[in-house]
This record gives sequence, C-alpha cells and structure tokens, in this order.
Amino acid sequence: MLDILKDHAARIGDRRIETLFDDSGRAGAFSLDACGMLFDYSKTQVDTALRDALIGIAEAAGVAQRRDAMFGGRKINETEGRAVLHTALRNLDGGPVLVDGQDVMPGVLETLARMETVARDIRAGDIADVVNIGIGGSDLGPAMAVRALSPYHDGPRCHFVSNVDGADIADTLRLCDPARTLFIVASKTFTTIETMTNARTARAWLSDHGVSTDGRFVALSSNTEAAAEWGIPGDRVLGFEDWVGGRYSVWGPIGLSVMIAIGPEAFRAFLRGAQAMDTHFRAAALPENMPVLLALVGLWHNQGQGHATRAVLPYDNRLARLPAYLQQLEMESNGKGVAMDGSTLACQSGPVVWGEPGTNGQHAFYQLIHQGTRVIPCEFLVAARGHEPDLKHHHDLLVANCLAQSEALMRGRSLNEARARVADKFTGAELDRQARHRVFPGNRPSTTLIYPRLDPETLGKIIALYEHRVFVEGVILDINSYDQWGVELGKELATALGPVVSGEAGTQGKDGSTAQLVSYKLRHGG
Ligand SMILES: O=P(O)(O)OC[C@H]1O[C@H](O)[C@H](O)[C@@H](O)[C@@H]1O
Repeated sequence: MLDILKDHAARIGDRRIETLFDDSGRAGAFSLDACGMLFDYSKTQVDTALRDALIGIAEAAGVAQRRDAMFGGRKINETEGRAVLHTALRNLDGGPVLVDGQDVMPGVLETLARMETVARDIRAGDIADVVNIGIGGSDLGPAMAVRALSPYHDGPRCHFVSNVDGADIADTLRLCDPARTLFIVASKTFTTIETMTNARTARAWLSDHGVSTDGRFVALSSNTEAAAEWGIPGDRVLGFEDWVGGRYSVWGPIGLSVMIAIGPEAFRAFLRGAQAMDTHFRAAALPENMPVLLALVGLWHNQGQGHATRAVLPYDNRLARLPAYLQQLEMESNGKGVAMDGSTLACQSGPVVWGEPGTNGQHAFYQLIHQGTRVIPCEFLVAARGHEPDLKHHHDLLVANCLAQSEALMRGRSLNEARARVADKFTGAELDRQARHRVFPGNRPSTTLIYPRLDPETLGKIIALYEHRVFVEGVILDINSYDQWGVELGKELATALGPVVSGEAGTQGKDGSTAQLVSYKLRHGG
C-alpha cells in the first residue's frame, strides 16, 4: 500500500489542486450523494488514477468481506473474542443478526422497548434534571448528541458528569434540586473508577439533603450484576451485550439521556438515520460508498502525504462536542501500533483528530492552518439550513464562512497578489518583505459534508458515517479497531498511586520526577 501511495505522491508532486477544476466535471465526479447528504472531496489531490488506486487498496485489504463479517456477527474483535454489532442496535426493521447461532434482535428490540418505558416514565414525572454519570464512550456520545439536538428537547434538562475531578460533579449539582434530580450511572463495565466515585458522591448528595435514593438512579451497563449489587432495582437497569463497544454505544441504553431529552420517537429517528447509513455502507459499491471514500481520502492524507493530524471543523455550533467525540471514536479505535497478527504496524496508525466549531476556530487557530509549515487536511461539516428561521442571515453568513475557508485553503494568495495589496503603502525591499507575510501558500486539502439540517435522523447518519470510516481505515491499516489496551497501564498506575498521593504510602520505587511531584502535592495540598 505504501509503495502505491508513494508512486502517486511522486506523480502528483506539487500540482495545484485548483488546476484540477479546469475539468468542469471535477466537482460532480469527486463528490458523492448518499442518504441525502453530499460529501465533496474535490478540493483534494484525489484524481481518477489515485481514486482507482485507493479503491484497489481497499479491495485488496478485504474491506467488503470484513464489512460483511462485522454485520454478520463474526468475532472480528479478535483480541477480545467479541463480535462488533453496534449496528444491530439500529437494525429496527432489519432481519435477524446471529452471534454464535443466536439471533440477537429480539433482545435488542426488547431493551429498546424497556428504554422507552423508562424514558416515558421519567419524562412524564416531576424530574427536572437528569445527570448522566459516565466517562469515555459512556459520556461523549450522549453528551455530543444531546447538545446537537437541543432544538428537539422537550424533556428534563440533561447534564453530564464525567471527570473524577470533584469540580465536575460539584458544579453540576449546584444547578440541581435534590428533590427533582435523577442520576443515570452509565458504565459498560460498572467498575470505572471515575464513574463509580461520582455515583457514590451523587448518592451521598441525595442523602445529605434528606432525599431517598429510591427511584433516583438508573444504571446502563453490560455488568447488570454489579449494577444490582450497587442497589439499583432491576426495572431501572438497562443492560447491553459485550458486542457493543463503549465508543459505539450511544445507540442503545447508553443513549438513554438522549432519549429522555428528545423523546422516544425522535430517538427512533436518530436510529433510523444510522440504519440508513448502514444500508448504504453495506450495499454501495466501494467507489460510491461514502464511508469508504471518507476513509480513503483520510488514508491518502495520513499515509500517502504524511499529514499526521486532521481538523474536524463543524460549521454547526451544536456539533461543538463532535471533535471530542471523534477523538475517542477515531483515536481509541485506530491509534494502535500493532497489526492484527501481533506484528509491528508497517505504516503510521490513524491520525490525530482535533477541531472546534466554525466560525470560532477561524479567530483562533486557523492562522496555523493557512500559513503554518505543516499541512492540516480539514474536514468541514455544514447544514444547508438551521433551526432558526428568523436568523437565516446568520446561517447564510455561517455557510459563506465555511465555503470561504475551503476556497482560501485551496487557492491561497500568491506573492504577486500580496504585493498588489500593499503596493500603495510600501516600495522596494520593504514591499517585498511586507508582501511575503501576506502570502498564503494554498494547495491545502479539505473535504466538506453538507446536509439538509441537523435533525435526529441526520445526526444518526453522520455518526454512523464516521463509525464506518473508522472501520474501513482499521481494515486497511490491519488494526483491531475494537479493543483499547493502550488505556490500561495508566489506570493501573493511578490505582497504585492513590495511597501515595494521599500520603498513606511512600514514594519508594518511584522515579525522581514522580516523587518530586508527590512531595509538592503533599506540601501544598496535604
Ligand atoms: O463504560 P465504562 O466501562 O465505564 O468505560 C468508560 C471508558 O473507559 C475506558 O477507559 C475506555 O478507554 C473507554 O473505551 C470507555 O468508554
């Protein structure tokens, strides 16, 4: 794969992307319409020969076969011996899905119905605030989706507490009335230290205010026994199977806070959107397959061009948490240095993903994107219309800014153009010097995903699109996208350091830096 990409990099050289538009069919030929959304990747170096090569790489890696294995319930998460079936959670009107010869769909639909009962009950009661306590996949998905869908909220307010930093829960509880607050303890394992610590603090808060904990806790977990032991009654425990990865779990019980916020019908629309993307991903030929193309363009930028990071720039303020959500989805899934067979990865792992909503980012870090020495491929997301009909002029400005950025990144501004802009102020060498500061190199690639409006169905499509993109990238890089062993070591060391930082144990055996930091903490914080 790397050789093929290297050959194309040599062929393309320093070609200007805008010259590709000399072919008037460029935009149409290098964009894709699926599920009512348009993915435009024409402002990249991908041309017909490169696209053919990238598709060839996907074919050779067995993307289609692996995709069918995933949807078919095969245990493609080989290091944990698990199937990968978050898609079953949104298989609302699909056929059976077998794991070890057993159809999982009756269980999925039953759990969905139970979620709906719990959500309706909470929405109809006198709960004013719902606090989801969870971290990682048990936080980012629902937190991102609840924020994204705020125009659809007609349920109680939802808050998210994730950090073990007591500031998080303290700041949240200050906003809540103990008599009218419900806590959701969201944890696949029901052992995560941050979540269990916050859950105990929430329980103590209710007791401190003389409020019974009866009916105030819901548990979302694969470890239903631990949830029961913690004292949460069975009808308030919503379980899910080990074939739902934490960062892929917003579609099932972990999405309860989303369902409480927007209601069961809108939540079903969210699932339907994801299911539509699943259907597209399964059926479309690779060259017309949106998740495949999104992955391949990313592969070109990271493995082909060596661009180590990718900016996700939603021109949709309600997607403010999308970059954080994608950081977990993409970096925890494909940030691995070992191939499926245990050998060292022959290429770079997935890229660093980062970003902020536009237009805010423009006034912060776009300077580096436009003029920095490193090229950062950008992924823009924007809706054709917003939810505020009275503020259409805002939306038009937003879209104009989004399109302006991708155009500016591609075209740049030459030295001559820069000179012309300041020729009335400077002359000679000073003119040259001043002009050079105003040059934009351009030729910086970007893609744009444009969709009608950020409604529940569209959000479902967007998230599923990114999930499948991660899958395709993982297959091509020969990575197991569904484990996360890399998070273990820090957790183990934190557990061991607990008594050390509290002063109960000494720093013997610790390195000098750690010992010094512990000593500072004990001197200044006890
Ligand atoms: O849902 P939980 O079991 O509490 O896990 C929460 C999170 O913790 C872990 O450290 C993993 O890296 C994440 O993938 C997971 O989502």
